[in-house]
Amino acid sequence: MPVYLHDIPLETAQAHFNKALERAGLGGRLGEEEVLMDEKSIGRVLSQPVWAKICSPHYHASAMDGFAVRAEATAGASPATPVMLETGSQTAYVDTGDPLPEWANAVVPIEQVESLDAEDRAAENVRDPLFIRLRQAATPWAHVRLMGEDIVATQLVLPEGHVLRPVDLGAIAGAGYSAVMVSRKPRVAVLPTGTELVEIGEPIKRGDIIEYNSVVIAAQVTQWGGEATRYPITPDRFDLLKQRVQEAADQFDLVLVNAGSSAGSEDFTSRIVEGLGELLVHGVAVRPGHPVILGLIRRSDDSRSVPVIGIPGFPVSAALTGEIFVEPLLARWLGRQPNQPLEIDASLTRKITSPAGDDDFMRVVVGKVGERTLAAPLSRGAGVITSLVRADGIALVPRGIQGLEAGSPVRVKLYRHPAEVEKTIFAIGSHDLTLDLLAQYLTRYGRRLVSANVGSLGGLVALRRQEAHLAGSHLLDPESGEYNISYLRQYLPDTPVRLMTWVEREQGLVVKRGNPKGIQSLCDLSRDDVSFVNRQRGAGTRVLLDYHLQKLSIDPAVIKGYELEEFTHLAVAVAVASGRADCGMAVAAAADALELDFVPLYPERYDLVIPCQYLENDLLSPIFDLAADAGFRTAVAGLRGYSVKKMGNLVLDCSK
Ligand SMILES: Nc1nc2c(c(=O)[nH]1)N[C@H]1C(S)=C(S)[C@@H](COP(=O)(O)OP(=O)(O)OC[C@H]3O[C@@H](n4cnc5c(N)ncnc54)[C@H](O)[C@@H]3O)O[C@H]1N2
Ligand code: MOO
Repeated sequence: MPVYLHDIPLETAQAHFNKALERAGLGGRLGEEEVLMDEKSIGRVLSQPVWAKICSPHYHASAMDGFAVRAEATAGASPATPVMLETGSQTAYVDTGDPLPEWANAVVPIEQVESLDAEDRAAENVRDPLFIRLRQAATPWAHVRLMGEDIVATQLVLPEGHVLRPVDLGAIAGAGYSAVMVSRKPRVAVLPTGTELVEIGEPIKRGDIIEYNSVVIAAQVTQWGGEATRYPITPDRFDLLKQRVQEAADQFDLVLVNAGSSAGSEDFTSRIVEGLGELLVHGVAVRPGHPVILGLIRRSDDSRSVPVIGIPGFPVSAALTGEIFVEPLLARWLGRQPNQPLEIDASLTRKITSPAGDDDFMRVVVGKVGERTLAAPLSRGAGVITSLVRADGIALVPRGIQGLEAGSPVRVKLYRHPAEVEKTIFAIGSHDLTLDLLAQYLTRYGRRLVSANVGSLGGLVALRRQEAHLAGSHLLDPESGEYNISYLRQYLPDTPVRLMTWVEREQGLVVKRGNPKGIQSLCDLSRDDVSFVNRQRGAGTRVLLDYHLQKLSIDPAVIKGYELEEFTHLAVAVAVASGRADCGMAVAAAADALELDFVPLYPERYDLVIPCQYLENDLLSPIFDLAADAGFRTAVAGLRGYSVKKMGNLVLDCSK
């Protein structure tokens, strides 16, 4: 019984699919082929065990340049009682790797040999004196690589199902093979569909979508050991898509149809699968990726069935569907174990909600702050492919859980090596564009900067909760006109910190191109015809705005849009660009990013706050190096509205 967009649990869907594959005779390896033992066989999966045909070495071999001897003949040799051996009858010169003469059972390295007549025979072959003198006895089989030292004929070199790595190729060749049997690569067709799609590199207009899912999916298939073929974009035409799906099924082992999986008017995939064969599943209780389609269709010649997977359109959904359904299927067909990412326990940095009915695949960045491993949730949007690019791993929030509190334990399947997690610097607080530049420069030091924007106050709170190594902050104290210090006393009274000036930057009003409303100062915000977009409470920019409004005696209540809050400089600029507001306060670079105009108003200081406990190791030291680095400073100073004159000044250093 097919199930129509009625989400069933993941395990049920997988079991249903696997059973159908077994029934169709597609539950195991698809076939095998012979590959030569060269570098092109890397990553292939052995379809048969490799038993050694020969020993390696296949003869007793000298492990040193020197003289082959019989150990017995050297007995008693000492500095005071040297032993003399005659070349030819009692000793023979050998190079490393040479076979040992039949009669020999040890090698004396050349360094330990005195050649008696070397001087006389200097013009001839010095390596081959008539006599040698030894002042040390040789032990039997010293400096000899015995036959079979590495591999003994008949031993198991590698088991079936093993994925070939560079060193394996050497061992297999050494065991006497010039070719081995490996699983045939599953042939996978990837069909991108959608009238709105345009090929990569084509010009785009509003409504067009750059078609890149097929590239991601084909690359996944390649990485997992399959052979991918990308079809051209199929527009939303039922008959054409149906014809192509059938055509693909006739030639390939697996057909992946991307998008058209949900319930929209042009979402044909499930009907096509139903028409050409058997629709097994439509809808799995996972987020993102729930409208997955699993089916089996017949080849035109009725020779066999071919699985079809309808992969949801949103890029994150598409990539995760690949990991959840395509990777294990390819593993089965290749006869290897499915990928088993390393898992670690971490503590969630903030509260999240989760759809109770679904297994929720939450993308997280992972870092170690102090003794704790933290997982910070990234964007949940199924269209945000950069969330997967930035993700260090996936924390699964299982069905039945509606949310998790900050501090909850989560288990993270890692995309990265744990050593990289140790080199991750967590920055939480006010965002500044130079943090991206810093992240770029820090890669040279083997560090990774992960930053989250929660505003200056939010950053101080995160430091208090020991959830970040540093926070960017630009909180102006209206009373003293000083930055950050009074806030540190209030929010981190017991934490010694280093307060280092990072940049000075210009804050001002982002306005539309050409400044059509002639906005010049904060006074214009009280105009009837001017609308504003604000920053959230706790943001340094908000504090700065309120400070100056008060100085100018402007009542926030008269500002249209004062209550409209955004969380970043760029979000403010987006609001202006999209016409939701005429202006908003931000840094100049945010205006530049969206080709808007900028009215500079106030310079301000932006500092980094670093609790001193994180200065105990060298994780953060590259930041201080960069603050003094001419190249980095020039790059920052090149951004509009930025000054590095005070960069690196220590306002506070580990005093309360
Ligand atoms: N009424 C309902 N609407 C939607 C549902 C639902 O259950 N009921 N599910 C939503 C979810 S969740 C997903 S996921 C999407 C899946 O829809 P489709 O598989 O039909 O995909 P499209 O609508 O064609 O595309 C969605 C979106 O994905 C991007 N996209 C698509 N193809 C590509 C490509 N080849 N390369 C890059 N990006 C692609 C694009 O942004 C599309 O707008 O349905 C929801 N709606
Ligand atoms: O299933 Mo959709 O993929 O949640 O975004």
